[in-house]
Amino acid sequence: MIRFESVTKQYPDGTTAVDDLSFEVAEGELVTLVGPSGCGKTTTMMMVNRLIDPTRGRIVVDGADIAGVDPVRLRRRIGYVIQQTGLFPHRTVLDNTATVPFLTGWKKAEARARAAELLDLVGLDPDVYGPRYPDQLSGGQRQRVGVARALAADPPVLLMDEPFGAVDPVVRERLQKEFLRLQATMHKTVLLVTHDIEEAIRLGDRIAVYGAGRIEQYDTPASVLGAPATPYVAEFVGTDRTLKQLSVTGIDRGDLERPPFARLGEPASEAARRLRAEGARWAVVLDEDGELHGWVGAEELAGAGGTVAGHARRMEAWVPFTSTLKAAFSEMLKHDAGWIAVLDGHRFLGVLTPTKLHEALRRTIDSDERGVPRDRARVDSVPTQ
Ligand SMILES: Nc1ncnc2c1ncn2[C@@H]1O[C@H](COP(=O)(O)OP(=O)(O)OP(=O)(O)O)[C@@H](O)[C@H]1O
Repeated sequence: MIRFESVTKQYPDGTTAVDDLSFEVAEGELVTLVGPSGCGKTTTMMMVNRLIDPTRGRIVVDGADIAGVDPVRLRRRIGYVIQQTGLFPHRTVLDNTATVPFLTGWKKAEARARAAELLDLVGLDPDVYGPRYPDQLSGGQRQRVGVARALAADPPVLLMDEPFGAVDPVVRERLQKEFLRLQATMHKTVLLVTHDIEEAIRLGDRIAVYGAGRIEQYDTPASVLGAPATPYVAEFVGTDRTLKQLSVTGIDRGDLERPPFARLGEPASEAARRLRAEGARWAVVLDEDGELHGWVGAEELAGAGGTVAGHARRMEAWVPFTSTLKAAFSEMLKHDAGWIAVLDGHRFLGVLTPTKLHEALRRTIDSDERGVPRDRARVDSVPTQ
């Protein structure tokens, strides 16, 4: 969707901001550009909508070399969100959001109706916030209006320059989450500039790590964290990258344990006998379709009548199989649980224990230190006590 081919930008004073840059962003992909101040991220981004033209090389958007595309027409297909949001102070929030539809000749009422829809989409009630002026909003709300405005013409491409930079960390995280939720339905092709490696990891399908004027590594978050291409990248992503890695490492089926289980409709006495024979203190309770219902303690079943259903407790601590290890770990902490269930849809796959989480974490450290691919690294079981 966006392709840089050996692009160099030299400013008139001789500064080379970007040096022989080549990379490609696929349609629907969210790519984060991350690096220290002055390394050329903003210059890269502004060349995509021709606010800046390259000195050498070419940039292809949607199959066309943009050097031959009229900048105004190009920008209609490319939404642009900047840190200071660039809202017009004397226009209401609703009219700010409707700016592009106004400019492209929509009828006023239609443009405003579209703007109201978009405000709603980014979590601002149009009846409450639409009539306000930008200085009557909080920083986070202004940032949301900036995103809504960039989406107004439904552009296939979005450029975002530190879009969540001007707000405190708590609001920032909320905006990031909201944006990811939106992106999961919109599938825009997004280039997002940040100097925060955490943000780059959290948001990016792929990350371009910049050194001065060049990309040092262009890869998925898991690869950038797990196998930094150069010492510079390793230092930039930080020494605590093993912990960050938890947030990009998925659950491995091999890490799941299958604890003893009982069926909801099974007589309690039968289940008690089976658990005793297996020496189990508790069991996962599944319904007739293999879906997770909850759990039951062996002691509660001992000498009890009726079916397992009468004694089972609901299980709150569970995560979908598609979760990251970090999500699994935080669910475990939240419920103060010794293990959590892992589900595929409603189907019960197994449980993840702290020991197995620890093993998964050790594996990532192991593969980092020895340069062994993570899926082939093995560690012995680690006792919990
Ligand atoms: N108009 C200009 N004239 C001369 N040099 C410029 C101009 N704009 C940017 N530069 C220089 O080009 C280099 C790259 O700047 P750019 O704004 O692309 O970096 P950045 O990575 O986005 O930085 P930041 O994170 O601080 O925004 C810097 O050395 C900067 O000083």
